[in-house]
Parts: sequence; structure tokens; C-alpha cells
Amino acid sequence: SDTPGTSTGHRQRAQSSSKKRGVALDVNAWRGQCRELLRRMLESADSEPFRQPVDLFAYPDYRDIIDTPMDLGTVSETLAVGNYENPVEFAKDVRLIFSNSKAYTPNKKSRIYSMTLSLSAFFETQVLPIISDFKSALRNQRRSRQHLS
Ligand SMILES: COCCNC(=O)N1CCN(C(=O)c2ccc(Cl)o2)CC1
Repeated sequence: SDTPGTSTGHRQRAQSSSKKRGVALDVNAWRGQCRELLRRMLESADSEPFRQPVDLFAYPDYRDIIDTPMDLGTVSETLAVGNYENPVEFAKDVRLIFSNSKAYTPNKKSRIYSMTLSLSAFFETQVLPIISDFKSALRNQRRSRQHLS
């Protein structure tokens, strides 16, 4: 406003969450959303082989094929201790679980690989809006900080 002496001027409030176009643009909302997504995956029977690290005594050649093992328990722990900076990093680790399974499977009809396919299909539908909401919240935050006097 141009009323002399007012403090607002052209400053926009830089808030972590602001209402815009009907979505809450909270740059921190992704963490709870990812925890809930993990919880739903862990309750699915399809996640049973992926909840803990691979048993190298049961699969002695596993590390000959897989460079970077990953599992949902490790992802959960990394998220809980705050070692993901954003949902894209989180999704990268979850996708590693599925790509490891695809690389290791002896054939595409193996039971465990078929579980990978259904679990990853579910994951991709659920993580997409989490990532796009985070990116729009970030754009909004940068926009409002940019105009700060
Ligand atoms: C109860 O879970 C114990 C830990 N998990 C585990 O040992 N495995 C899960 C990862 N994995 C495979 O993705 C795979 C693809 C095709 C075949 Cl076979 O295995 C190897 C086996």
C-alpha cells in the first residue's frame, strides 16, 4: 500500500505454508506424506520381501549383481532421522529397491519380482502428487522471498 508510514509496502509475508489456488503450499508437508506412504506400503503383503535388507546367506550371489542394496526399513529410518532433504531423494531410494529387484531376478515371472511390479505401480501413483506439491510450494516460497524488501 502507498499509505506513508505503513510497513507492508510491497512486502509479501514469507510463510512456510500459505493458501494459494486452494492447496496448502507447505514446503515441509512432504515428510509426513512420505511417512504415511511408507506405512501403507509396509502394511501391504507385496512389501514383505522388501521390509529388511536382503539376507546374503540366502542369496550369496546378491552382491555380485547389486552394488547398492536398499530396503523399506532403511528408507524409513533415513526419513525418520531427517536425512532426506526432499521427496525426490526419498523417491530415488525407494525406486532403487525396485530396480535392484529387477536387476537381480532370474526371470520376470519370479514371485518376488511380481511383487516388485505391483508395489512400484502403487508407489508411483502415490508419490507423484507429493513431489509436485513440494515443487509448487518451493516455487511459491521462492516467489514470496524474492519480493521481500
Ligand atoms: C523376507 O525378506 C528377506 C529380505 N529380502 C530378500 O532376501 N529378498 C528381497 C530382494 N530380492 C529380490 O528382489 C528378488 C528378485 C527375484 C528374487 Cl528370487 O529375489 C532377493 C530376496
